[in-house]
Amino acid sequence: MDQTTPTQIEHAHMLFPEGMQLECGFRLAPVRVAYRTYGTLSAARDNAIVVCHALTGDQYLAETHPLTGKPGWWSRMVGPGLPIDTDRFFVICMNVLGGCMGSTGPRDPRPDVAGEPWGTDFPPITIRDMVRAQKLVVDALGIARLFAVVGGSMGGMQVLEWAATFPDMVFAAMPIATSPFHSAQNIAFNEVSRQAIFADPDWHGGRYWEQGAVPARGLAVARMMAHITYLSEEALTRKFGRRVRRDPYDKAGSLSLFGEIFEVESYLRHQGSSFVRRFDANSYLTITRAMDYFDLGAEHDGDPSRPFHGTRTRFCIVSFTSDWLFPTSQARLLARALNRAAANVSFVEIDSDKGHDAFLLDEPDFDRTVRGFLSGAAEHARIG
Ligand SMILES: CC(=O)SCCNC(=O)CCNC(=O)[C@H](O)C(C)(C)COP(=O)(O)OP(=O)(O)OC[C@H]1O[C@@H](n2cnc3c(N)ncnc32)[C@H](O)[C@@H]1OP(=O)(O)O
Ligand SMILES: N[C@@H](CCO)C(=O)O
Repeated sequence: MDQTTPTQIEHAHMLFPEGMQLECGFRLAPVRVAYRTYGTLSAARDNAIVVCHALTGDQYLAETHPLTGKPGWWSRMVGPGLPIDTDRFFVICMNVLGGCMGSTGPRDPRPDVAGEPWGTDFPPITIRDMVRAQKLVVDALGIARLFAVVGGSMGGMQVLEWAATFPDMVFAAMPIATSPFHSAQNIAFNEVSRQAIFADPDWHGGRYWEQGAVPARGLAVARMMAHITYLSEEALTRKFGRRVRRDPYDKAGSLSLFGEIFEVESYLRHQGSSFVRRFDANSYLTITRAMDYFDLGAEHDGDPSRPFHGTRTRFCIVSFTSDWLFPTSQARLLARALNRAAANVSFVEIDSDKGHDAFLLDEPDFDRTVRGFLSGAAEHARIG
């Protein structure tokens, strides 16, 4: 594991000194958005795709990650000749507002108190705020209309918010493994994660920098619990079954209570500890809250179709059969809402036993769906 710490990295970014008005009413200034691009912007500036990352992703989409040294989270999807073909499209990926990989977030110095980070005083962020911050970058790049916006999970929420808030800017939209609102079950999972962080003695009311420690134990437990929801029973069984790591009987012949007995325990601990090395607890709180607040119908008497009335964006909704976090039933609600809005919408349910994270893994049917939808839309948009 690379020993680089998140704060040691200089991320490519744009700085907007005027900042932006947040949905909560707070004016956040300055605003910094860290981003990466792949491919070449066409002379007509008509081939741009914004890819939106999920809860713990970041802008390092299709290159070696500077912290982990691993390939970017969608390296198998984005690149020359790949389903999101950078020989053809110009891909932009931005770290979300509130994140911890270079965009303005709780770890940044607050402008009003010298030498202090925002911590838990960082203003609440919504998915729309994230998208409006991304639009600052898209505008600055001189792109008047995006060919497409694509993303999974919380990235899918941003896709929907892009299409709802800036309908004339989005030609094609691909919301993957997502929902028109964050469900009660998902808010509940997020709350368990947050409580795990709060229960850590190193949490210190969110001012953990004062102690020179981070709430590593709580953040790791939060990730361990959340990671189970990203998989499926079949995926966990296939990976580990009931395999044991060590003999559960100690030298005295008693069954052990403690330690990593089963492989799956060891795996989850590994997921938890590696997460702590790349993520900030206050960002985790900010971003999980943004997901919880997401509800396309909230300002429309609960009707998620209303933001899309009159839309000309063409949509392709994707869900996975074994995703129990954002199940197909929620994707269907989205499809029905878009149908009621008379949108141009297709809906693909991919047969997969890999759970919610299937969108990050090798699923040939999914790859074909992404490639097919973008190629078809590009023909209609008359791109290259
Ligand atoms: C979507 C976005 O916007 S970006 C966010 C996506 N990235 C993440 O979520 C990062 C963490 N998540 C993961 O790694 C996810 O499981 C995935 C979906 C990205 C990858 O899935 P898979 O390829 O199936 O990997 P898997 O879940 O098996 O994890 C492999 C890791 O577990 C470790 N592991 C496997 N078995 C064990 C075990 N018995 N004990 C301990 N560690 C184990 C491997 O060594 C490997 O570690 P490494 O990642 O440090 O190299
Ligand atoms: N595992 C991914 C997807 C979660 O929705 C992440 O951590 O961002």
